[in-house]
Amino acid sequence: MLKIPPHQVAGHQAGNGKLGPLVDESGRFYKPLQGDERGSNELKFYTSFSSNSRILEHISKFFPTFYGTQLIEASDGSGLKPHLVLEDLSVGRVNPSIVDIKIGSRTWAPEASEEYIQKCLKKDRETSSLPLGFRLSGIQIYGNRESGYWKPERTSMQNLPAEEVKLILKKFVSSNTSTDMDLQPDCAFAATVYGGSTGILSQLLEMKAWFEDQTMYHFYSCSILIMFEKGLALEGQNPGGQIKLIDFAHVIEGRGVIDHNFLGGLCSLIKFISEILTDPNEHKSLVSSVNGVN
Ligand SMILES: O=P(O)(O)O[C@@H]1[C@@H](OP(=O)(O)O)[C@H](OP(=O)(O)O)[C@H](O)[C@H](OP(=O)(O)O)[C@H]1OP(=O)(O)O
Ligand SMILES: Nc1ncnc2c1ncn2[C@@H]1O[C@H](COP(=O)(O)OP(=O)(O)O)[C@@H](O)[C@H]1O
Repeated sequence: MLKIPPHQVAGHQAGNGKLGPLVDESGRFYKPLQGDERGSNELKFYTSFSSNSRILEHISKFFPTFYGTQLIEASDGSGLKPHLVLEDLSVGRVNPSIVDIKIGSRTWAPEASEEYIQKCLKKDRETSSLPLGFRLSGIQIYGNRESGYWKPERTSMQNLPAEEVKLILKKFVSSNTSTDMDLQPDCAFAATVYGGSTGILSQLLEMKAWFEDQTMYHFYSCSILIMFEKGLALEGQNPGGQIKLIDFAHVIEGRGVIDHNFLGGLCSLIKFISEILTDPNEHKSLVSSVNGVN
């Protein structure tokens, strides 16, 4: 039985007669192949990447497992359509907090059409992509059983200045419920989610080490998904913080050149997460010192 993914935070979404991804109970995520070159390009990437003997396990773990393509009933009622069959990254998670971060100050590949480049350029300029090297594409933060999720309107997250982006990344790891998200974030879970030898920062650094070296692919318009279970963090258990790379519709061959665009955005994101870990109460201490408390 196929259904609409319960934890999708960005991208094209199924429902209301629209074409979007579906999931099944066995842990597979079916992403419709977009009819134009985006679909064929993403399929080309997954086919190349999954058979690339130079990709070792410590890197392939950052990508959804690829199970080929399959004809399934499309969510928009248009009949049987080819879909990429991928690992469902939210499988096994009960109430995941998830953020989709589109990496790179430039989201278009050089071979894109002039019209597409202009559309992306406009978005990159109007959002935090250009100044920060990434934009928050979509987010859901679990509050608790009573309040459910905080899922702000996507466009409101995309053009935030640096300080606001940091605030959202703090809220992401705070104990606030979804109804008190406008309160100062307490960063209660920053150390357990972002920190530690297996936490988000350390995973991002492992990914960065690969990007400093790999010249096989250029990942335009790709996203890093960051996920964890706040419910577990609230119970003092390991919240299972994980990063994954998704959306390869605009990946091109690297031809021996470092992917500076992705690397730059990744370094910028790493700086944000590091600063939150080093000084989670930065804002509070600033306010207290202005008020003469410190
Ligand atoms: O349709 P829109 O305006 O929401 O734009 C889509 C983007 O949404 P966002 O900028 O986050 O609002 C969307 O971004 P996300 O994947 O949601 O981050 C894609 O950039 C998508 O383009 P493509 O399918 O990758 O070529 C974009 O779709 P297309 O317009 O290129 O079909
Ligand atoms: N393999 C996956 N497993 C679970 N959720 C996924 C997976 N791939 C994507 N998603 C969810 O779907 C959203 C959109 O995915 P994406 O590949 O970017 O689609 P689009 O090409 O429509 O932008 C992501 O933000 C994420 O929430």
